[in-house]
Amino acid sequence: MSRAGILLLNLGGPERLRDVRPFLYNLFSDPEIIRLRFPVLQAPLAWLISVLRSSKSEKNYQKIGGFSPLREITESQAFALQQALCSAGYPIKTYVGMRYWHPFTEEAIEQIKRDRITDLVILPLYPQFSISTSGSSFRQLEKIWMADPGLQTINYTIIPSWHDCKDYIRAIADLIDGCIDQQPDAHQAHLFFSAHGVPVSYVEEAGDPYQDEVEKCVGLIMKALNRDIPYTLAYQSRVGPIEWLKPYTDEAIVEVAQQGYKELVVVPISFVSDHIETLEEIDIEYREIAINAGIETFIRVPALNTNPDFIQALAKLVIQALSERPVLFSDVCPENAVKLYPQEQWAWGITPSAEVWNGRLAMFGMLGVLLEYFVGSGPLHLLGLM
Ligand SMILES: C=CC1=C(C)c2cc3[nH]c(cc4nc(cc5[nH]c(cc1n2)c(C)c5CCC(=O)O)C(CCC(=O)O)=C4C)c(C)c3C=C
Ligand SMILES: [Fe+2]
Repeated sequence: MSRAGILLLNLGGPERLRDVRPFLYNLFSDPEIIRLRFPVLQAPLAWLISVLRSSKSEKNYQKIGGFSPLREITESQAFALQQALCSAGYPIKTYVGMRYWHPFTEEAIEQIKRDRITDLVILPLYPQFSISTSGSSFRQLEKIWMADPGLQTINYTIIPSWHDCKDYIRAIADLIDGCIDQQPDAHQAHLFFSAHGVPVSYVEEAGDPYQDEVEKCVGLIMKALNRDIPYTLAYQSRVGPIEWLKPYTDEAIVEVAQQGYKELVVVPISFVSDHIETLEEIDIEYREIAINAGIETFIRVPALNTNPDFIQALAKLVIQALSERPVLFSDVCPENAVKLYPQEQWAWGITPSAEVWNGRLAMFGMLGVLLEYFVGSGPLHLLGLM
């Protein structure tokens, strides 16, 4: 007898303040989040960043009640999707697998095995594909799949990205429409799309299609809205000193205010649920920046959460995926879709490979100097040079 299931993938978030540090450690341990040339440095660096960042993050989680609502919202979405599919004649069980906190993807997979699911649809709750989100979850799932003979009998299919799904676009356009109409003077309003950023190198060096998909998604929403309203797309939540996708949300808000707009309607475009990036970063931090810059009305479009039109859109995506040719890990995993690191093939001259080796030698040299300085012995002593 066949039994169908849906695995909803999301990021996960701390459920108590004391989860913040281990949650950050899990996040920064992911090689798709910090892309290092030396994997041995991943764990120490993740530990260091999680220790350094945790007090700032904890303060932000404290402002939204001391926890992330992502688990509760994702589980409600899963329940609503199961009900919508059941009403449409598809008795399919839903499962939630988070990348960095409970319920972890491994826990969901164990339950899927216990329930003897035979056909599985894998649906990331990120409309746009990024190496750092859906890509990371697919890669982790592929590893789990390859290591477990018990999973080989399950027929699975993946929905890699759905940024252009007609019903999703309609659901979000309707929410935006409602918010624009609430503005005191709808003709004065400026629509401000804020997407989670990624480092520029993801797009320019690794071929992440994220920026392209976000831009296409915004274009489709503007078409569906069919309103003559000016808009801006900017990127939020950057972390660390490297360059991220621009314009940055905080700077772009000030520019829009300087252009004379007084009413801002902010759309969180890469999230389908409320969490720290909507409830704290947009609702508190960006609102303050906007008001200080002269914006008089700041409205944030609600996240889709369990919006019935959105749940119907997901249900349609699942039904369609079940009837189409399966999409496999080999079709979507980052190794196959995007470039990871320069090819390990030696060639003379100023080549990527030579630059990698140059970097490696410099790193080992620096480690040697640090050892000599802090421990008093090291390679220079070994070579009898000190
Ligand atoms: C489209 C969605 C997301 C992308 C792309 C993304 C990339 C990305 N994120 C970080 C670092 C952090 N993200 C954090 C929280 C967080 N990120 C997303 C989504 C995307 N991230 C969500 C939904 C959440 C919220 C989880 C919750 O608790 O509710 C955090 C932790 C919060 C904080 O300390 O600010 C970090 C750190 C990087 C480095 C990255 C791309 C490389
Ligand atoms: Fe993030």
